Amino acid sequence: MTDTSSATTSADDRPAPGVAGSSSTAAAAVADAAAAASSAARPTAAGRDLTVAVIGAGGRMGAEAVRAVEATPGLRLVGRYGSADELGDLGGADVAVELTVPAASPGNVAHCVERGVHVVVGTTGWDEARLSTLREQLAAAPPAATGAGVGVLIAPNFAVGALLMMAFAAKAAPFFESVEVVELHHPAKVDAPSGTAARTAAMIAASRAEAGTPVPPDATTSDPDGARGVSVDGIHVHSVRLRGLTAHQEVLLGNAGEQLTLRHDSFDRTSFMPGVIAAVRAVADHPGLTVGLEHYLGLD
Ligand SMILES: NC(=O)c1ccc[n+]([C@@H]2O[C@H](COP(=O)([O-])OP(=O)(O)OC[C@H]3O[C@@H](n4cnc5c(N)ncnc54)[C@H](O)[C@@H]3O)[C@@H](O)[C@H]2O)c1
Ligand SMILES: O=C(O)C1=N[C@H](C(=O)O)CCC1
Repeated sequence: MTDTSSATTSADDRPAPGVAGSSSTAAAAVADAAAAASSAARPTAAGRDLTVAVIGAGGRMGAEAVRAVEATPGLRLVGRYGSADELGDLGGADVAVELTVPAASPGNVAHCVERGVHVVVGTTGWDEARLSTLREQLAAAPPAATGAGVGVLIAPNFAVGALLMMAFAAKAAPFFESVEVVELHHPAKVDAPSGTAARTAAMIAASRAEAGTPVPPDATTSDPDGARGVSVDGIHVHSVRLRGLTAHQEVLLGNAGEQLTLRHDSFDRTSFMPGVIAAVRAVADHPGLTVGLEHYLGLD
């Protein structure tokens, strides 16, 4: 199966040639964390390879995920699907990796869940209404081939540094009067704000609410064109689209006389692959819906 769609590529946006190898430090650390949190860091209970399908295989992330799965011992790629392809039985996959567009993702995930296929979702756009529908679909789903419930992971960001940056931001947020999020991405990105920024803002807002921290000070009374960005749960998020960038985020935290800046940079899509592989290995051990890879890695 091939992806016949026209994913925009440029020198900046094209997936890098490298493959996420299990030999890199990040890959090893994420794999170790996943192994500690999961009994599925081996192929399958039956001892055979875990079979994987990639949906959105012709896209920037999908192509990188195909390379990573093919390079990983214990995983076997059994299907690659693009926008023109019928998903069918997903080639008999145990796990599907879904990396498409926000408009297509819920339908693809529902298709997998209805067939008892576990899903690792990197696509953005999963707001509360979509998550709620997915929970209902999971409750009505048949068991997976292993007999346990189907697992779905919605992962706004697979990069271990991004997960840590988000956790640090949530931890720091109640200690500062002001906090704003700036996300910066390649210009071919179709959605704004980024899924990572939306989740970071939600985590920050939840952490401040729990601590009873007041809303950040802001004297703005006139902003007809949205210069202050969008408010996600009361936290301002600003989106930059710039040729040359991949995926970057800053969380700015301010008090009188001091500032803490937390910044994460994904310079290359290989940064996401250790997380994708860890998620593929662990998803069957986490029936139901999980939002955030940090819950598989013991970072929560
Ligand atoms: N979670 C993460 O760490 C992470 C990292 C990078 C990107 N993303 C997200 O992943 C998604 C994909 O990003 P990208 O840069 O690869 O985009 P892209 O545009 O390069 O690729 C998307 C691919 O999906 C295909 N597609 C569209 N509709 C489809 C359908 N119905 N069925 C199958 N395939 C379909 C397109 O043809 C395209 O090839 C975006 O939502 C992006 O924000 C997440
Ligand atoms: O390149 C993208 O598109 C990315 N999407 C995710 C998001 O929206 O947060 C993760 C970072 C890269």
